[in-house]
Amino acid sequence: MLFKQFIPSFLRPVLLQKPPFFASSQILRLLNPSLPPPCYTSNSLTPDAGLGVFASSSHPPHTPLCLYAGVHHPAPPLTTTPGTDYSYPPTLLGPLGKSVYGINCPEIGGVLDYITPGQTPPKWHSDSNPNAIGQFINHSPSRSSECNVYPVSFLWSSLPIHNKSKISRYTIPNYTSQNCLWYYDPSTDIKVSRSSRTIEEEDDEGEISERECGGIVFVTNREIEEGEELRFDYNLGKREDELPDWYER
Ligand SMILES: C[S@@+](CC[C@H](N)C(=O)[O-])C[C@H]1O[C@@H](n2cnc3c(N)ncnc32)[C@H](O)[C@@H]1O
Repeated sequence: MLFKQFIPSFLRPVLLQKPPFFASSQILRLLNPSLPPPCYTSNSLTPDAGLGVFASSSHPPHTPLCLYAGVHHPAPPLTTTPGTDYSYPPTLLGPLGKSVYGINCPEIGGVLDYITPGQTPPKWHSDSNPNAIGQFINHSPSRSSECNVYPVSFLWSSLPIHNKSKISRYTIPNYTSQNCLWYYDPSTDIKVSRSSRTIEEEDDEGEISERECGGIVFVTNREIEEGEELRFDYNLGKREDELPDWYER
């Protein structure tokens, strides 16, 4: 059995990776407006937790249920000083401090952030795709029976989306960061920006030529019932005194 705390941090993304038990076509279903959304947002059952996400019907284990809307900040190059905290680059700091809507992408590197100052592409808002509501799922520790989904990150370019015009689909709810600070290396005081756009540049035939952009899908870890609130383990890698009051390890 693997115990997270005994695994060096650089090996954790590899050793703790969840096997993808689902087919990529199941992610594409979440782009299809003719299929009923598997979940919806409503007030959380946890008092004062704000919104939560609920299952519209029962679902078997290993079912992708919803996407996480937001901007993908790819991992910085390996030449960056080891230990650079790119999980929370200054781009992710909102006016009230660190964003609570950032999520790590261990399988592909980088982070996905729903609220990034200076980035307001209208298409990644969940109004465009009712299945892009994963950013509203609340926390539960993984040992709890309430923890019923887990996030899996992937590159949109790895999915078989070859001809946009052939797919009647909702909007893909993710972009890569562009024209903004990408990461900050505190040891050298170097700030690096991402300036070029690398995704969803359509050619004349409507093909999506490039989508080196990350996405996250939430997958059931067991059978869940209709109306159950979805929860996953935020697994916040912070010191005890930095954790919010509501957070339970
Ligand atoms: C990613 S957001 C989740 C969506 C959020 N409930 C909303 O309405 O926007 C994370 C925030 O939700 C709240 N939250 C998440 N899990 C919680 C829990 N188990 N208990 C209380 N609040 C929680 C906290 O305010 C946290 O900062």
